Amino acid sequence: MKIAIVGAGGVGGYFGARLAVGGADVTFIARGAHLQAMQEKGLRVRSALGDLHLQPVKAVSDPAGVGPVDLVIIGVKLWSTEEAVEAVKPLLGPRTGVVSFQNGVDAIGILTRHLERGHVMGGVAHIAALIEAPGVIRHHGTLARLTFGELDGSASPRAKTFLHACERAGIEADLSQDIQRAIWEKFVFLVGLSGMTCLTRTPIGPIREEPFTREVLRDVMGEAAAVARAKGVNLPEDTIDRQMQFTDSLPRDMVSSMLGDLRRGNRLEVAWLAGAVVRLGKEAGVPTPLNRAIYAALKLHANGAAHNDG
Ligand SMILES: NC(=O)C1=CN([C@@H]2O[C@H](COP(=O)(O)OP(=O)(O)OC[C@H]3O[C@@H](n4cnc5c(N)ncnc54)[C@H](OP(=O)(O)O)[C@@H]3O)[C@@H](O)[C@H]2O)C=CC1
Ligand SMILES: CC(C)(CO)C(=O)C(=O)O
Repeated sequence: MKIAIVGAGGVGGYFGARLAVGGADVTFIARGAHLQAMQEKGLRVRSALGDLHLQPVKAVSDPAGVGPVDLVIIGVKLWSTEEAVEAVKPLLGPRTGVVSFQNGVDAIGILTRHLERGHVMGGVAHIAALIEAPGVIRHHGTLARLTFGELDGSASPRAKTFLHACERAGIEADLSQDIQRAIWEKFVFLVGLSGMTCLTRTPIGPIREEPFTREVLRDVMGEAAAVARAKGVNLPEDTIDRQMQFTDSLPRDMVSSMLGDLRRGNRLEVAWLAGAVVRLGKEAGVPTPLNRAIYAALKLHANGAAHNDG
């Protein structure tokens, strides 16, 4: 399977490297020092699931020379999505799938505004990974799962081919018949995890153990679920219980990637997490006071340490 990955960071770099080792023909569309390091020294993944060193790597800045592929994976941060879509266009053939594994619930809307709907698929990544140094991806913990699917729920040939590519690469993967629901379920969970870990600057352990912060965590997730239902997403009744159970299964010292970004003074995706709950809640007439407060507390840091006065 011919796969192009736009954005070779934590998500794109980790899963792309595994897919390439598993036999897929993977090209990374990357830039800057990370691209240069991949071209010169290959791509390294450091992971409890097995280190790997992909050398040589197909990595380019300009997608024009790559030609049509079977699948494009979008692995950029959400503020780069529109720019990434431009990089996708030269990679499209008539049946190419384009799947975003970004967080939040906005990616499919952005992709369908810029590309023909038939190209667009949906995806969710469960992993904690980042670029540790140019050319090096660090995977924290052992969670590394992809869920993806067609917007109409069909088991299309391209979706099945990607599932097989994941299986050959040893990647835990699910082909979902209701990818919107899977995207919103992760959103509900992550709005809670990212909001509460960033607000308290604390890993999940103490937040879930202290009854008061646990209750607030649950309510933060509850606002996101209420917005989902108001928008017609078919979330099961027990969504919050299941997301709390999942939260209880995480390592005690687990933080959200957004807290990692906050600590490092990086830009934050908060506009697409708590901010999206507020924005979509307003549209649907659902009150979201907790996410409003979280968004207010983090918005001043959203452009990174270099851009705030604090
Ligand atoms: N990291 C994780 O563990 C998880 C992340 N996610 C989601 O996945 C998405 C990606 O996150 P993550 O992997 O952490 O991001 P990273 O910042 O690690 O990687 C993104 C990479 O894409 C590059 N990039 C941005 N725009 C372009 C472009 N137009 N062309 C080529 N390269 C580009 C960036 O370069 P530059 O630095 O120069 O901008 C960077 O190297 C986010 O939405 C995130 O929420 C989901 C689950 C887990
Ligand atoms: C919680 C986690 C690590 C799960 O994939 C995540 O997506 C994030 O923190 O951004």
